[in-house]
Amino acid sequence: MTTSTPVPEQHGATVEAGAAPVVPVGVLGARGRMGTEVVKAVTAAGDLELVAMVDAGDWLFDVANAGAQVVVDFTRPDVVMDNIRFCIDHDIHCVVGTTGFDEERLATVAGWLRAKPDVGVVIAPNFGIGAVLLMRFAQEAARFFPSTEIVELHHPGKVDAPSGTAARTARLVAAARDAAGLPPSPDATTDSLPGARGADVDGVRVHAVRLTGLVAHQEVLMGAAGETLTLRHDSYDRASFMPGVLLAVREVRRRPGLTVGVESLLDL
Ligand SMILES: NC(=O)c1ccc[n+]([C@@H]2O[C@H](COP(=O)([O-])OP(=O)(O)OC[C@H]3O[C@@H](n4cnc5c(N)ncnc54)[C@H](O)[C@@H]3O)[C@@H](O)[C@H]2O)c1
Ligand SMILES: O=C(O)C1=N[C@H](C(=O)O)CCC1
Repeated sequence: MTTSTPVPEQHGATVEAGAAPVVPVGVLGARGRMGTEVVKAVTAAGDLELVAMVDAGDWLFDVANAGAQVVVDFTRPDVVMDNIRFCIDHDIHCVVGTTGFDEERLATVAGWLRAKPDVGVVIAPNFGIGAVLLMRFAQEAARFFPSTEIVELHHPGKVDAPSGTAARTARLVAAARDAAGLPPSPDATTDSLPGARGADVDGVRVHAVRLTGLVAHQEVLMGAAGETLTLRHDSYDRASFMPGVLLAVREVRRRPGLTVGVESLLDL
């Protein structure tokens, strides 16, 4: 274990005869809200071994020196690109939950990976299975409704708005609306305070709420004449993201190149 913070010793993990070797895993952002949960989940998984915990001010080389084969990144949008670059350069697979990825950033990561054809990177704005299903349901339903707006609601410690999940949901909905030939959602607003109508993500309005007591929540509201459809997902606990994170950690070595979202890992 290479870390600045003591954690339960993992090197003693034993492998039964014939069992697959344990996968050495490093966690970036290890002292954060998500990183703490990932450290717990990796530590509890018999087929994974936590070998490095790195947070702000620690030495990134620790993950390479510790022999991590897979790194999980839950840091910040302003540092995540440097972390991914480092991992790819050192032939370490990455599972990235940090948000802030637009098409340009994704293309940059895909470009780095072309030089390392054996390395896999999974980037997902949301590892919650319910949140991923909500995105899919919204995509399916979008073409039937003239109007769609999104409300995302999060804890007040969140630094980015709108959430990565809401931005991706909006882009998926917008693509589905375009494919169906729908015009823009009707909206007569000509007079408003700045921000009152939310952010415009590919023509879909996204409203961000920050409220003490919340964790991560999203509503997609769709309207047609005389009816509305509301899709809502709630993460009440960060444990909700762990099955998706562990699935990605186990799968990423078998999926070279860039995978965006966990949909394909879930056969969706
Ligand atoms: N994909 C998902 O399912 C999912 C779920 C929850 C949160 N998130 C995203 O994960 C990110 C982290 O969220 P959080 O709530 O854990 O934030 P947080 O602020 O609690 O944790 C971030 C941690 O990263 C550390 N950090 C900063 N710079 C670093 C660096 N250069 N190297 C290593 N560590 C560094 C910080 O010190 C902090 O401990 C955000 O972008 C958030 O939106 C994604
Ligand atoms: O707590 C956060 O921060 C979250 N970030 C992701 C996002 O921006 O979509 C996922 C949900 C929680």
